[in-house]
Amino acid sequence: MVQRYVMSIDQGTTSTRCILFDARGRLVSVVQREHHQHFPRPGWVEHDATEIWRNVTRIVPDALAQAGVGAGQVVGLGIANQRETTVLWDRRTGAPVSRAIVWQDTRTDQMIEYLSREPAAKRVRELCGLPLTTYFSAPKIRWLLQSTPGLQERAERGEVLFGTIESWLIWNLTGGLHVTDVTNASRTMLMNLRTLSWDNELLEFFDIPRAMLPEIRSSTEVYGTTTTVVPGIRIAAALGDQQAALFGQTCFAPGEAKCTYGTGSFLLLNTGQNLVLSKHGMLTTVGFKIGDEPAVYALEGSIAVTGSLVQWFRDGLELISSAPEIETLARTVEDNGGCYIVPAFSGLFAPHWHSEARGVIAGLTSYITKGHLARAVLEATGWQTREVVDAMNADSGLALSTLKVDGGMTADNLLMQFIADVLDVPVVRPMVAETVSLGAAYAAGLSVGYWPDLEGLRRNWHRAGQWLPAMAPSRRDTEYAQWRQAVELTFGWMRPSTNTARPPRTDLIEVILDDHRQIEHLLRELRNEDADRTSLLAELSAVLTAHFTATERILHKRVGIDVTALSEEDLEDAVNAHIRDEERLLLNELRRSLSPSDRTALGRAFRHLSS
Ligand SMILES: Nc1ncnc2c1ncn2[C@@H]1O[C@H](COP(=O)(O)OP(=O)(O)O)[C@@H](O)[C@H]1O
Ligand SMILES: O=P(O)(O)OC[C@H](O)CO
Repeated sequence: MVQRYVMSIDQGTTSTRCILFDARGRLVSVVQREHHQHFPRPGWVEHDATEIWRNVTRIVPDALAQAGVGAGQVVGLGIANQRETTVLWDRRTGAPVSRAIVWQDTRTDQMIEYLSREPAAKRVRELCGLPLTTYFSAPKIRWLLQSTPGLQERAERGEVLFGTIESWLIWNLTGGLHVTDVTNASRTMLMNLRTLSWDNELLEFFDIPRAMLPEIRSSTEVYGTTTTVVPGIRIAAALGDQQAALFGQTCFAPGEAKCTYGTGSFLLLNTGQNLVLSKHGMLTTVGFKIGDEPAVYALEGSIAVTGSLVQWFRDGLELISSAPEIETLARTVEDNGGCYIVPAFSGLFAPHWHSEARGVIAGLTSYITKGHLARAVLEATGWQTREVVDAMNADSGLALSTLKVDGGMTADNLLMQFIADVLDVPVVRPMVAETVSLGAAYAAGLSVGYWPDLEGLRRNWHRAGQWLPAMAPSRRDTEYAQWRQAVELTFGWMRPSTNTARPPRTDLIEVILDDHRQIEHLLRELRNEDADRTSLLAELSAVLTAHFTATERILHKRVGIDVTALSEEDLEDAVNAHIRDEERLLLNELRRSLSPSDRTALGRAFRHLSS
């Protein structure tokens, strides 16, 4: 009898894997390729979507060749992908309009700051389950539409399309099918979690044209058939990679949870058909949706930096030459020597959601060696997990009893033991560590009837490793308190008032936004009863007069606020209305109408008058 297999593509942050699985969920072949990480400015992270596609065109035939399998033996393909990462491409040529903006990228932090002051901002979380931060796709789309002249209009005409990576790959594999699955759509900030469709209020809030969005489908269904690379394979499932890991760990029932330790780490708890809105900094997201069945929701604790801290230790500090060496180095010392590393490289994600936070190394003394630093690197992953589990327990009202883990970092025994110690629960790892790929394969196999039901898949789960808690409670409590103290130190690092190192900006939009933030800062200070009001009022008056003069002379727009004639309260109202109108209407108009060189020239002139 001809053997049949399921194929999965796991398009991750650092690499893309193609794996063939047999009916018992065993790996038959694995091919992997890394792609470049682009860091063009501090806080910016980009991928070349064309390079990712090219890698897919290579690994798919290679995985078949390695196993000696023909396309006809593949019952279906499941795709799992890094989530949120935003690709915009031309509908006609299929070419990306720019590099993809990666989920870790923080360039939209200022945009988030002003959007969060909009009255409608409080609706965002209610509608899509996500906090308003740089992490998700909508601000990234907004940024691309604003920063490229003419792109907004082209998007409105449906000439430019948006997709997360699975959408981009399906488009290319099928020669033009524009779809996404609910799990990926739930990470855009544009999907209504209850209706599972694009939400008008959210589209309006982010000013994103509906015409550029893909059709939302379930996670397991046949979307289409490949027409290129290896033609004739049914694309039968797509899930965000962390949801795929939830599926691969067979967390099918409410109350089951897993944490995947890769570049970042992501703890997901299945909450069934119950959509739980977190009060403690978790996200609400779609876990999976099998065909026509109702969606299964999940609570998620996303940690931005875990494995990537090990990479930084290796590539940035060059203290080790391979990731596994971190464990050897950490074992050269007994403990962390009082040193803590809080890796807020992309701000802090769950449960804090501080976009302006930046990393710290705390507790340094001359006693500290690179061994202690290595321990602090690994412990950072443990403590971040602890914070997320505490928040998850508080939201669900239940105490997690075991943690199922997977991902590259689970090869580290010292780390796994530390996680069991700080959580005070057993940590278990399954036989198949490639849980993301397995989950995508399970979903595809289920979709085409290769596997009959979820119970059959559960039987494939076998424990390969277990770590039991062994830390004394008093030590755990003391060290956790120190960790939390170190976390506090990261907050507020990038606020405009403390960021003196940055050169003055010249882009007109940024210059105006900087002025607005300074004005708001002064208004806030005035509310402080202990402040020196006389000098603050004088400063505010000078800043406002200069800003309004620049607005009238450079933008030829009458402001009509008499700074000297209004009471303090009326002045505050009038200034807030001015800021709101300008940011909502005028700045968008300027973004559309001005060329980059005009924006720089006018920005310089504006700054000259307003400072
Ligand atoms: N033995 C180890 N100890 C600690 N971290 C490790 C170890 N091996 C790999 N890593 C980290 O795990 C990450 C790779 O895991 P993987 O699951 O492949 O990530 P992703 O899917 O996000 O690309 C890297 O960031 C690497 O630094
Ligand atoms: O590609 P990974 O494994 O780093 O996962 C990235 C997440 O999907 C980001 O939300």
